Amino acid sequence: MAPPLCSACASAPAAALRPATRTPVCRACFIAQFEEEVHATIVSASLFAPGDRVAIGASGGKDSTVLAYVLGELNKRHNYGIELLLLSIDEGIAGYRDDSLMTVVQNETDYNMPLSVVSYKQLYGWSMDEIVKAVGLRNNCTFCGVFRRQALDRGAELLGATKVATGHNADDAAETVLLNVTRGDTARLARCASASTGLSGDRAAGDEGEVSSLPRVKPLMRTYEKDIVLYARFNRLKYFSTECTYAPGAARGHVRDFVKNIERLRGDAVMSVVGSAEDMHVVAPKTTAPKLGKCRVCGYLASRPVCKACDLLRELDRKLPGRRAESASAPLNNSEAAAAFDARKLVVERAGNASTACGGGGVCTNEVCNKA
Ligand SMILES: Nc1ncnc2c1ncn2[C@@H]1O[C@H](COP(=O)(O)OP(=O)(O)OP(=O)(O)O)[C@@H](O)[C@H]1O
Repeated sequence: MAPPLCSACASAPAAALRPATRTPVCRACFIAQFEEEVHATIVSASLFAPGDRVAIGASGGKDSTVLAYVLGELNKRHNYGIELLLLSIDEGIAGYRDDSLMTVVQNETDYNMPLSVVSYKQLYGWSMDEIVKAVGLRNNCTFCGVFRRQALDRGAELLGATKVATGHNADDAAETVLLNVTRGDTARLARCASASTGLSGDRAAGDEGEVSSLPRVKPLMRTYEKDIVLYARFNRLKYFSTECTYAPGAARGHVRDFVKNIERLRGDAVMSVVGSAEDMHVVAPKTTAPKLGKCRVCGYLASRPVCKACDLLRELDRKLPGRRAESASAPLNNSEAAAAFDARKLVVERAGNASTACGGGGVCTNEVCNKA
């Protein structure tokens, strides 16, 4: 049977169904719709201003890869007048982050955006592999979330960025909303689905940290994950599609399964959860922005006498006391970090032959990827 015609142009055969509405669309119309939807989010939430220097948090995964690509396209088309940079955090997870960073190195060339990499090891003296050895798998995601948030900030500051953009999407937001419900954290409900968060400790989808020194923007916050996968596939974008080695067992994984199951019954479930969180503005308790100062251990921005990252580092020190002598026990200050910031070279050397997770050539066993 011939495929149905595209519901937008009514001339080309449909290449896919829009996941939320099940309307058939051809490749060209899907790409055009997707890009205009992201543009609409950017405009309606005033995410960028001319002259912004935007550090894109680039993990090599599908969301941040699509984010970098689509921002490059929209910046040209709509004259945003912004400068786009790729910033990757190497958490030090062998066989996962080192592989995904190779994809980012490839993106640097493909999208013509300069890449910088900063690692947990440089900033904190610990890689995630070492942290997991010390604390086990139970709450390692807390360490990773707190360190990543601060590392993105510090990396972006060193680059002279005015904003940090991340690839959080609507599915991520729905998961975070539900996670906050399970924690009884009503105060965060209203703002965890927001496309931009300020400096004051707003915790956005996926972030476990406390304060940011730069505004965070999330241009894909109104975009379904399935659309992102489709967009990547139609544009043949290279990305890395393997779950973090240490993610299985994390609470987010259970919530993700729940959201996926509900979505099968109700195509609009994700956006309904996100919309409900936005409506919480009315009932959520009003919180005042925390007073920002300097952490008395590392000197970096903090809303408490000791920042969350240093708190966690102390916990690590307690578990492995002898290690304090061998490694930095507190985050480097920013000038030390700047000196260590040239880690990019290391990654580039490792990336001799950039590849994606599945290697292509067959049927990818991961979620739909560009090599399938
Ligand atoms: N190691 C990292 N370096 C830079 N940015 C990161 C990193 N990990 C996550 N981010 C940013 O945070 C966003 C959400 O994080 P999440 O853990 O969902 O990423 P991911 O699943 O590894 O990859 P992606 O979201 O790009 O598909 C990413 O889209 C990216 O912008």
